[in-house]
Amino acid sequence: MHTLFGENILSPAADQVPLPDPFELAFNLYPSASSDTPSKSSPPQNDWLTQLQKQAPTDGATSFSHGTQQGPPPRRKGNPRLLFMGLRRCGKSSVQKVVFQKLPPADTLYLEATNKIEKASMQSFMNFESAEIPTQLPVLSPEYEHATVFTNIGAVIWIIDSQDEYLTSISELLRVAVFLAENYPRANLEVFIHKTDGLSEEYKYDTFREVRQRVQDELSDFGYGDRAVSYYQTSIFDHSIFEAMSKVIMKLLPQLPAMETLLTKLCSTCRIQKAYLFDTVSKIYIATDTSPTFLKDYEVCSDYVDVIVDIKQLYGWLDAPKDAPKDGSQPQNEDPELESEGTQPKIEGVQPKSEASPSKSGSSQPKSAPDTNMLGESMVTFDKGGDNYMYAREISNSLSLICLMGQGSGPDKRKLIEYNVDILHDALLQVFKV
Ligand SMILES: Nc1nc2c(ncn2[C@@H]2O[C@H](COP(=O)(O)OP(=O)(O)OP(=O)(O)O)[C@@H](O)[C@H]2O)c(=O)[nH]1
Repeated sequence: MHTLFGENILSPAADQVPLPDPFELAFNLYPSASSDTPSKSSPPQNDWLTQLQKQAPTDGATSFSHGTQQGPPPRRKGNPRLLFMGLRRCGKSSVQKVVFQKLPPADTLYLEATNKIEKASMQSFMNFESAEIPTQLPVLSPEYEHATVFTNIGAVIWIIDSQDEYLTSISELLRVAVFLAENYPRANLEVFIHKTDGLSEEYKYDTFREVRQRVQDELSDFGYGDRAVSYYQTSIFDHSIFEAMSKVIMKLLPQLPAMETLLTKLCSTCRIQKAYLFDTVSKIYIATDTSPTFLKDYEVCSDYVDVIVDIKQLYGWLDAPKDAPKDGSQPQNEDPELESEGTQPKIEGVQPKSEASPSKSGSSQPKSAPDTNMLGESMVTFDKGGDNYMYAREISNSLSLICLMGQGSGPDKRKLIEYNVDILHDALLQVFKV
C-alpha cells in the first residue's frame, strides 16, 4: 500500500518542550538577540523583528530579547487573545458575537453601544478569547495602563465600516499600527474591511485597494513599511467573516506548518481537491492544504460541518450530555486534553462512526461508511455519478477533517483514502504531542 508520510516529516524536533496548549509559543523558535543572522525558522519578512530584538530594552510586557537571559525562554502563556478595535458602529460587537457566541446576524441590529471592554470566550478544540475595545477608551495614550490590554495579545483586528466614510478610520488604524510596531511587535495586525454585503463587486474591490494602498503608503512614511498587515473583506451575513477569522487564528498556531504539510501530502496522494481541519463548534478552520483557498470551498465544507453537528444533536454525543445546546459554551465540545499542561491529549477513537450520512438535496446520495473503526466518518455526494463528494472524519470531539474529493478519488480508492487518513490522524496526534 502506498504510504503518505515519511518518518521525519514532523517538526519541531523531538527534544523540544511539549506544547499542550496549541497557542503557547516557545519564543526560542525565533533568533536570539545574540545571533547575527536570522534562523531558518524566521521568514525574511520577520527580519525586522530580529533587528528590534537586538535594540529593544527589556521591559516586562514588551520584551522578547531573551537570548541573553538565563533559564528557559519566556513563552506566551494561555490562550491567544484577539482584540477588536475600530470606530463607533463599525461592527465590533457584531463580529465578536456572531463568531464566538453564535448570535444570529440579524439580531445584531439590536445591539447596544459598548462602553467598557467586553470580553467573550468560547471553549472548543481551542479556547478562543476575545475582547472589544470601546472607541472612546484612550488605550493608546501614554497615561493609560496599556499593558493590561495588550499583553499576550495574539492579534489586533481593526474593523473598517466600508459602507461609511472610512478616512478617519484609516488614520486611527495607522495610530494603532505604529503603536503596535513600537510596543508590541509580535501582535499581528489584521484589518477587516467590513459590511461588504450589499456593495457592488467593483466598489468592494476599489475600497479594498484604496484602504490597503493608503495604509501601506502611510506606514512606509512612518518607517514601518515592512510591518505585515493583512486585509480581509468581511460581512457577518455570509461565510466571509468565518473565513477571515480562520486565517487570523491559523497564524497564531505554532503547529500550522506541520498541519499544512500533512494535509498537502494527503491531498496529493489521495487526489483530494481541498482539505480543511475544522474546529467543529466554531466552524473556524485551523489548517488547510497549501492549494489556493476559495470562499465557495469553505462554504460547502462549513455547511457540511453544520449537518454533522445537527446529526450529532439528534443522535447524541458520546462523551457529553445529549441535550447540550449548540453554542460555543457547552461542555460537549470541550477538549480538556489540550487545556492543561498536566493532561495528555487523547484525540483518537472518541466518536462512534456516524450511522446516518447526511443528505443535502434531493439529488444527493448519502452513503454510510463501513464499521472498521470507532471514528466518526461520513460522506455525501452532490452529483448523480457520485464522483464529486465530500468526506468527513472526526479527529476528536471538536476537530474534524473535511475533504472535497476531486476527480480520480472515486469509490475504488476508498481503502487508500481511509488508510492515509488513519496515518494523518496518528500524525496529528504527534503534532499535538500526545
Ligand atoms: N450590513 C451590515 N451591517 C452590519 C455588519 N456587521 C454589523 N452590522 C451592523 O452595524 C451596526 C453596528 O454594529 P455593532 O456591532 O453594534 O457595532 P460596534 O462597533 O460594536 O458599535 P459600538 O459598540 O457602538 O462602537 C449594527 O446595526 C449591525 O447590525 C455587516 O457585516 N453588514
